[in-house]
Amino acid sequence: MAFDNATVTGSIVLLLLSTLGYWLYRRKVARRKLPPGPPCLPFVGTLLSADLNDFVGTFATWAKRYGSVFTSQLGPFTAIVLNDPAVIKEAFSKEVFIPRPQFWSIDQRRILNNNTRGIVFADGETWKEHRRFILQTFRDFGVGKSGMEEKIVEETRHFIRALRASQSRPLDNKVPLSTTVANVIAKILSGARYEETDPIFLQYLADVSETFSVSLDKIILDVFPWAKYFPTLNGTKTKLFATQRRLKEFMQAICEDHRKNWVPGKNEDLLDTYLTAIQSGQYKSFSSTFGSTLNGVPCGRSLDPSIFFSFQATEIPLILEDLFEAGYETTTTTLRWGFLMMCLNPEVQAKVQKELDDVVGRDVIPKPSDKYHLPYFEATLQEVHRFGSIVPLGVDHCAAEDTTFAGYSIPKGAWLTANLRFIHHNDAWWDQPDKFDPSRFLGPEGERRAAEYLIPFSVGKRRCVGEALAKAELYTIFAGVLQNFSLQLPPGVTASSVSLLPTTGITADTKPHEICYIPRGK
Ligand code: HEM
Repeated sequence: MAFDNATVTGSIVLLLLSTLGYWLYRRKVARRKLPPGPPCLPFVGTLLSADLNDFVGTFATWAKRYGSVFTSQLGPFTAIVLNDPAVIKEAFSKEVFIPRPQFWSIDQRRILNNNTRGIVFADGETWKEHRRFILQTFRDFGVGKSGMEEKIVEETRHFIRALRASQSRPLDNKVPLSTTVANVIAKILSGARYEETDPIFLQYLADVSETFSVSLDKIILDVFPWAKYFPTLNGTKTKLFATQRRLKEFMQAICEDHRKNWVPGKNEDLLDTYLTAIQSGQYKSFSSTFGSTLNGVPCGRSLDPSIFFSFQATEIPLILEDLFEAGYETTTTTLRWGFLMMCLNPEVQAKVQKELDDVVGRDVIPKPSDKYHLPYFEATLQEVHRFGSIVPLGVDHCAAEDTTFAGYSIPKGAWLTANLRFIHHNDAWWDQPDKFDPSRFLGPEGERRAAEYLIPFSVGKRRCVGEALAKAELYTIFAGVLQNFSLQLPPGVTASSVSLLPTTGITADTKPHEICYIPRGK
């Protein structure tokens, strides 16, 4: 039987149309059960209605329109955005929402790093065991206790010296503050300390900042990975790979150096504790990576390999990289907001300084474990967290399987985004949210009040691993600077000319600015 061309073409068109119709119908039925959201177009989803340079602003607008949970379709990815602290607490306490989404740039990083995923983007047993190990090690080291705090005081003194050297002239604190915070985390992770002028260290810090930045090209590559074949994206890809490679080399060099020079029994930093765990022989997979001896000491292979199987030495460099990145950029950015807000709110600055003077004096830099009674100072730090909201959309989680939540169907693989900045700046939970006012965290007698809706470190099973360390750093560095200096905008710069719009990225920094650090008289 012969068919003419018109019949064949007509049949193909009909087949394609009915397939498309069926796909659209299935999609509509599926979307009916999803949380509401802006109109969703085939292929691009809701991307065309979003400001791709400002997802934080777009998600805030949509949260106002669609309520506590909405859906945003980012090309093939379904993002469920959570806009209420109670909803986030409920979602992030669920086992089914523990995993992280995997997308193109994260995949490239995994491939570059011997198929490992670090800690921030790890899942399953690997994530659980490393997270437990890191938290335990931080606790053993006394993070948030006095031993660790001494290291922070030492770095704060370096920072104060750098500020004094500016001789009250306008200074952008980005580099000296970054090196201060990075040196605290470096000490804890590997015992190292870097000079503020070390070019390799400065390049490393610049690379970390680069990984936290978001650009249209990066969004396109993550949402439509096939776009990597577009020559126009070659520049972005090359830069991304070069940055990732330098970060890897930096961490691998530290790990290798540590391994070579490690002496059994030394447990002074996180790498030491990992090496001790490997050398103990409890973990078969450790010894297979390092060979049967580690620095001349035989590694046992006798114990059950199914226990802690994921502690492969090859995981460690990327875990270090994650801790370094998550730990340094966030804390630096929070402090930058804090110092800028002191310039813009001199009455708050004066009150903090008076409290510090009255309770601590100026000769000792306070540490959290000193347990001074500093309610206004502590409320100011909380207000800095709220105002800065420096991880504006948290770190995405994703659904391990099809499930239901808040009365909606959530498909396997859907991302869950915590709209933290929206919550911290919403009048449903805060009186005059755009005003910087530490007293909102104080009761009528000036006593500290529970901050139920303040969740800068997120909540639940993946809550920030470095919260105790970050809080200790913020406390000591902020106090040390305000004890020693009055912070002012440079001459000629008015408060009204300072932009309070955050930068766009995974972390939300202040716009570039300078501050005069004027030594306080005795
Ligand atoms: C002011 C400082 C900081 C802020 C605001 C902050 C905030 C956050 C947030 C919002 C998350 C996402 C939690 C989630 O997935 O629900 C997170 C995760 C994480 N943070 Fe922090 N962080 C800070 C400092 C630190 C420090 C100092 C470290 C390292 C020592 C650190 C290490 C991590 C790690 C490893 C994760 C991933 C945890 C996991 O996936 O299980 N952070 N942080």
